[in-house]
Formats: sequence, structure tokens, C-alpha cells
Amino acid sequence: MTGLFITFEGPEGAGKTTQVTRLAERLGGLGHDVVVTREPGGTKGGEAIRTALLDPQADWSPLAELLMMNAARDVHLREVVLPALAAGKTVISDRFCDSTRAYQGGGGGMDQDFLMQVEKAVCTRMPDLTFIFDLPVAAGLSRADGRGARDRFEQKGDAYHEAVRAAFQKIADQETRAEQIFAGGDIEDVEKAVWAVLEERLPDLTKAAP
Ligand SMILES: Nc1ncnc2c1ncn2[C@@H]1O[C@H](COP(=O)(O)OP(=O)(O)OP(=O)(O)O)[C@@H](O)[C@H]1O
Ligand SMILES: Cc1cn([C@H]2C[C@H](O)[C@@H](COP(=O)(O)O)O2)c(=O)[nH]c1=O
Repeated sequence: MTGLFITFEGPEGAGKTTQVTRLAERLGGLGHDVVVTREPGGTKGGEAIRTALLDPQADWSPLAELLMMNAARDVHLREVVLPALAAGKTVISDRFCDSTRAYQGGGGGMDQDFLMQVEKAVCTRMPDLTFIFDLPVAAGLSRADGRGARDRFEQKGDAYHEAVRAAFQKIADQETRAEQIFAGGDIEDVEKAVWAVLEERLPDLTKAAP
């Protein structure tokens, strides 16, 4: 039986990586076979693309970002996500196709029809469940700042980040696979909110693996 595909999405510093790690540990403790991965990244080539894209000295256009994100995604799907799902594993990805809609579409202003055509070609397996974290831009950036120097995306202006946040909120409203999570609370409260959604949407996953 094919495995479940869960993605975490949202603006900078929302706490996605923290919750991906916690969820994977909890599911692993229940005996589920979990693969944690991320975008851009997850493969050797994808990680190289990530380094280039996040480099604060680089000057990629929104079109270049769209093409590079999707080149990384294509190999990520073929080499990591699809084989793991075919083997019945649960795949948790820290960002996926919705980030392209939000960053290159919302923030970068790329044409929606073109963006969706590319998504249709590349995102051949959409997630079963997507957590969309939401919190005010300033709060997220302040958390991200606590980790160190800003990367190329984090360095963009407030208007860009507000547009990204609004685009994620729109996805949460439009997509039945998506659940918006208030990410402004403490780490334990966010973890509880994520687990509650899982209990409602994918109850088998919250029980011990057979
Ligand atoms: N609920 C929370 N409350 C306060 N701090 C948090 C919370 N969740 C995570 N953090 C801290 O905020 C910082 C960013 O968290 P994390 O890396 O998980 O976010 P992220 O959404 O993956 O960020 P990005 O998309 O920018 O990589 C980390 O230092 C983390 O320890
Ligand atoms: C998948 C994807 C990502 N991005 C941006 C969003 C972030 O700023 C970085 C990834 O780093 P993080 O540690 O996960 O925050 O890349 C994007 O613009 N478009 C995408 O499709």
C-alpha cells in the first residue's frame, strides 16, 4: 500500500522544521517508517540548488527561482518522495509545491497560469495533508534572526513577506488537503495543534503501526 505524504508550509521562521522533527520522532516512536526531507533540497543536486538559491550574494529573478525550485523538485520527487511512498513509508517534507505558489507567485509576482502549468507538470504527486503555518511576518523573521544571518529570501522586504503570507493563507482557504495552523504559540502548543489535525484527518497514523 502506498504511504502518506505530508507537507509543512508557511513563511520564514514559522517553526516548520521544529515541528517536522517533532512529528517524525513521535510517529517513529509509534513504529511508523518515516522519511523526513525538505525543499529545495533532499537530494545531492537539490541541495546544491538550495545553496545557490539562498546565497545572499546571488541575484536570481523570480523566473530563475521558479525554474531552479522545480528542477530540484523534479529530482526530489523521482529519487526520494515517490520511491518512499511506493515502499509504504510516510514522507514528511519541509516545504513543497505550495512554497512556489507563495514565494514565486505571491512574493515574486509570477504569472499564475504559467506557475500552475509548471506545477501540473512537476508536482505529479500532491500531498495527502499540508500544514500551513501562519504567524505575523515580523514574529517569524525575528525567530529566524535568532538562528543567524538572513539568507537571500529572508533579506527581502516586508511587502514581499506579507505577499508570501497572504498567498499561503489563500492556499489554506482553497485546498481541501490544507490545514492552517496558528504558529504564534509556544512549541508545545503548536505540536498539539498539529497532532489534533492528524487525529482528525489521518487517525490511523496516530496509532501504533500494525
Ligand atoms: N513555537 C515557537 N515559539 C518560539 N520559537 C520557536 C517556535 N518554533 C520554532 N521556534 C524557533 O524559531 C526558530 C525558527 O524555527 P524553525 O527553523 O523551526 O522555523 P522554519 O519555519 O523552519 O523556518 P524557515 O522557513 O525560516 O527555515 C528556531 O530557532 C526555533 O527554535
Ligand atoms: C520550496 C521553495 C522554497 N522557497 C524558499 C522559501 C525559503 O525562503 C527558502 C527555503 O529555506 P527554508 O529554510 O525552508 O526557509 O526557499 C521558495 O521560494 N520556493 C519554493 O518552491
